[in-house]
Amino acid sequence: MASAFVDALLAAPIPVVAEIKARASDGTDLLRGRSVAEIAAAYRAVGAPCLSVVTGSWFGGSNAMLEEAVRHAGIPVLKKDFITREVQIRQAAGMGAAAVLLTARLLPRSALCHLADAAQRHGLTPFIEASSEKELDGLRLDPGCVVAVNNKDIARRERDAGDIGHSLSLLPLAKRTGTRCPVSASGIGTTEDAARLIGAGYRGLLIGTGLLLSGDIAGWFSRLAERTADRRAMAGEAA
Ligand SMILES: O=P(O)(O)OC[C@@H](O)[C@@H](O)c1c[nH]c2ccccc12
Repeated sequence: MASAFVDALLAAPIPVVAEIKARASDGTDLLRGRSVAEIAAAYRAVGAPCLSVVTGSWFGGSNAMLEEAVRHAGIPVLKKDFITREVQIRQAAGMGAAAVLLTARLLPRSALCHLADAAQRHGLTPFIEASSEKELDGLRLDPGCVVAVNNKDIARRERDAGDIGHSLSLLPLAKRTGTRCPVSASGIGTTEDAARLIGAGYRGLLIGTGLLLSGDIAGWFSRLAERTADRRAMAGEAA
């Protein structure tokens, strides 16, 4: 099924879903006096193809933050919350979201597939987040679904540092779901890690804390652009 969210990521030179989140899991303030509109505009200006807004209250989020981002972004926005019922999908569509988070850890397989179908019926891209082999094994999805491998442990409320090795080892299983767009999410701080994940075959990276605390979003994006161009050049030479 068609997905503007997936198409935007696949077409982007720097395929980052840039996240707006009020607080880190340890309570650290991530907005630092900036408005959602300001951050959305900064992300868009550096070429982020899509945004994510954490609306869940664990991270100090709200639906008002999503609506503010949608008004100012002009690019597809993912609503990050713990969705368990179809009515929440309908509400997300009403708020102008382009994609919704579905967390494999929290949903029985049948409910996960049912909610993914429901999202697509409402014109939204299912952004299915998984964190283990068990959650991915045997999962078959429409190619228009995003499959995100979480580098942090959601059961620990994302309090661990995150390990990109997790994404690297689960990529083959993520691809086997049939998605056109495997994404690595959480705990990506350095442009070196980001370039490594893209080089390994990830078509998108979801990054919140690393960007929000970087102090220089434009610098971060241009360093990643340089690193991925170097990798492409090296791959070209090797071919
Ligand atoms: O800030 P980070 O480490 O870059 O992570 C972003 C995102 O993956 C994280 O916010 C997240 C992953 N799963 C979630 C579920 C709900 C809310 C938030 C999340």
